[in-house]
Amino acid sequence: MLDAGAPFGAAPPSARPAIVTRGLTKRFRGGQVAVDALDLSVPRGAVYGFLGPNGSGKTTTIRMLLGLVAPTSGEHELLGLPLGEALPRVGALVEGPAFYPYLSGEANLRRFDAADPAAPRATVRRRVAEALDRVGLTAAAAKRYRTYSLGMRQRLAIAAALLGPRELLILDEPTNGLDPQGTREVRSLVKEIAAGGTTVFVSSHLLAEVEQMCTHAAVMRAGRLVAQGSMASLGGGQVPRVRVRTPDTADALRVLRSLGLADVRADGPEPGDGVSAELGGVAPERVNAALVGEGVAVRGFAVERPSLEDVFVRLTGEGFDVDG
Ligand SMILES: Nc1ncnc2c1ncn2[C@@H]1O[C@H](COP(=O)(O)OP(=O)(O)OP(=O)(O)O)[C@@H](O)[C@H]1O
Repeated sequence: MLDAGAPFGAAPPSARPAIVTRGLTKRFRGGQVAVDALDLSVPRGAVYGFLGPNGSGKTTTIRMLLGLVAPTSGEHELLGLPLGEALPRVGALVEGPAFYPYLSGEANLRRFDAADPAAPRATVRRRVAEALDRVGLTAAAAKRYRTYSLGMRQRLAIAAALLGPRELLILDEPTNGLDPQGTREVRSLVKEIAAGGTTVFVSSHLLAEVEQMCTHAAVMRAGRLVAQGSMASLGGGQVPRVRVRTPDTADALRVLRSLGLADVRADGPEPGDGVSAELGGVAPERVNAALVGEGVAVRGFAVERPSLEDVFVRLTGEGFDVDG
C-alpha cells in the first residue's frame, strides 16, 4: 500500500515498486473518462500484464505513465523517481517507431538514436550492436528493413526501446498485428528481457498471451481497475480438481479420502454421477492407480484446471480473445 505521508512512501527509490499510480484519471474533452482513479502497483522484476478489452483505457494509461499526456488528476511514479529522472531508464514501445524500409535494421536504429538528444553520441555503435544482439537481430543487422518479417520488425521496434540500459520496459500491445510466428518471437523476447532483470509492463487484450508471458496482471474494464496481483492470486480460490466418473461412488469417495485429498464429494445423487476432489499436491496418476487398485470401475478421469478466463470474464463482463 502507498504511504500516507510522502506521496509514494518513504522507502529508498530502489526499494519502491517499478510503477505506482494513485488515483490516476484521464477525462478527455467532451467528458469521457478514459481512465478512472487507477491505483496500480507493479513490483520490480515482474512481467506485468495490463489486460483489458479494446477501449478499456490501456493506451491512455501508458501515455500518462510516460508523460505523453497529462492526467486530469492523480499521480504516478516510475522506479521511485521523479518522471524526468526515471524516463532515461525506461524503454517504451507505444506507437511503433516509423522505420525506413530501404535502410538496414542497424541504420534505422542509428537514426532513431540520433533523434534522442539525451543519447550519448560516442557510444552509439556499441549501444546499437547491443540492442540488436538483445533482440536476436545481429545476423540481420545489415539487411534492409523491408525484407524483415513481421516478428523481426517488432523485435527491431523493441530494440529501439533498448538503446540504453533500461530498468523498466513499457510495451503497448507488442504482438498486435503479428502472425503466430512473430507473436511467439515477441513473447519469448519479453521473457528473456525480464530474465535479465528488467521489469516489463505489457498491455494486451489477449488473455492467453498474458497467461503465458506474465507473472502478474491487472484487469481493466471501462477505465477502471477491476483486479490486480500475481497470476496465482488472480486465479485464487480455484484449485485443480480431479473428477472421476464411476458407478462405485462410495468406494471412490473412500479411496480419495484415504489419499488425503480435500473437499471430496459426490457430484450428484445418482450412482454414476461420479465424484470429485481437490487434487492438492497428489499426482493424478497416483489417484487413478489407487482407484483401480481398489477395484473402482473408472469410466472417466479428468483433472480440471482453474480457468483464468472464467475469472476475467466475470470481472470484465466481456469475453476475451483467448486464441492469441
Ligand atoms: N484523444 C482522445 N480523445 C477522446 N477520447 C479518447 C482519446 N483517446 C482515447 N479516447 C477514448 O478513451 C477510451 C480508452 O481508450 P484507450 O485507447 O486508452 O483504450 P485501450 O484499452 O488502449 O484500447 P485499444 O486497445 O483499442 O487502444 C476509449 O473509449 C477511447 O475512445
